[in-house]
Amino acid sequence: MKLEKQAILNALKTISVPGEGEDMVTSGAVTNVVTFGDEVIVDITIKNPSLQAKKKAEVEIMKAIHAEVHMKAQVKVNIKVDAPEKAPKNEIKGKPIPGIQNIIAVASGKGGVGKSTITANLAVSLQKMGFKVGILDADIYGPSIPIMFDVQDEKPLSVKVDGKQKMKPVESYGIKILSIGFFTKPDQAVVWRGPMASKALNQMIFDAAWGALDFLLVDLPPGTGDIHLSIVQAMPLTGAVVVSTPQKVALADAKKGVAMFQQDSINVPVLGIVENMAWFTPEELPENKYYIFGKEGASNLAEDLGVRLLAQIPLVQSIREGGDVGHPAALQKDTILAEAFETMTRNSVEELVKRNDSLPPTEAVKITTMAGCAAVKK
Ligand SMILES: Nc1ncnc2c1ncn2[C@@H]1O[C@H](COP(=O)(O)OP(=O)(O)OP(=O)(O)O)[C@@H](O)[C@H]1O
Repeated sequence: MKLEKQAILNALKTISVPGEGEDMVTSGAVTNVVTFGDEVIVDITIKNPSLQAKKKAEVEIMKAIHAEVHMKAQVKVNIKVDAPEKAPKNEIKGKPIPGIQNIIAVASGKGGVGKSTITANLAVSLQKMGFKVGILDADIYGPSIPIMFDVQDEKPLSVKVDGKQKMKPVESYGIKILSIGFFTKPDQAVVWRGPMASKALNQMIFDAAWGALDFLLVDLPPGTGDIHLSIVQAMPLTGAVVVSTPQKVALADAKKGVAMFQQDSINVPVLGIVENMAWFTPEELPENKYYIFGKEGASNLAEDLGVRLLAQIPLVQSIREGGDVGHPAALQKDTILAEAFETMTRNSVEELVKRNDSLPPTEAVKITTMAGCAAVKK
């Protein structure tokens, strides 16, 4: 019996390397075929280094030659592995959290600029777009997320997951919520120190039954002190959104906020700045804009710092009312406000996608779905 090289190649054209699509001759995986009497030697290079993949490739080749060329052919397969180079290590600090794809901090240099309001409405818009969302309210000075979602009287239950006792986040409008406020009495002044706050927050992240989340938003305490550094360093943050109002005193602090994330020991990408209370608009006269805190201060700051202005959100009575009664304004349907929050959210996701593309993908930085996010063409 004399085996023909072309007959062997034709047989190998009927199969592909497991997991590699094209047939193994066209794809270039087969690098050499030598025949000698009833013997044939096939050299092949595959990308998957696992033993199982090697074995499977070998068996497939033998089967194809026996079926298509000769039942009694003596087949020898030499397999070389050419695995793609390992991606460089991700810069994200801390352990990735199983099931949580992106953790975004919402920060402000100064108190009262609307950081929690922006967090709440960002969460609602993301949820409306089809993402699975959680909020971790880390504002140790004044946790307001429970009020903004009307769950201030609830307490997280304890559940067993894989034999371990875990905290079950409270749910409102489909958003999972844990707040430092659930563990302190409203009238009790708690003085947190950095390590204490980090420990409590770590428990709320790692010992909680969050389940699968596309986004976990972290509402940080206002400011840029030591305690913020401890909190920020304790979490594997994907990115940060900085909120500011347009007036000079707020902008100076927002600048410090951006700088905090950009310093070497933190190194968390800033997705952009949200200008809150950009102008005042009476709801019945939406065309009227009164620049009571100055005009475009945060837009100019964003430009100076080379970060994106994610949105300008007006000062509108119903935003405050929505916050007070636990019904975030972004829940409104087809209003200018809901639209403004949607734009803010789309821009934030767009920046996040860019950021995830420019850093090696890890479980901590991957997005699982772009459902509903029309602006993001991915
Ligand atoms: N765009 C807006 N229009 C109207 N009211 C707003 C707007 N943004 C925030 N507010 C209101 O301003 C108040 C402070 O907002 P919020 O609690 O979100 O600020 P914060 O920056 O999180 O404050 P803190 O310093 O306590 O963390 C709230 O009553 C909120 O409803």
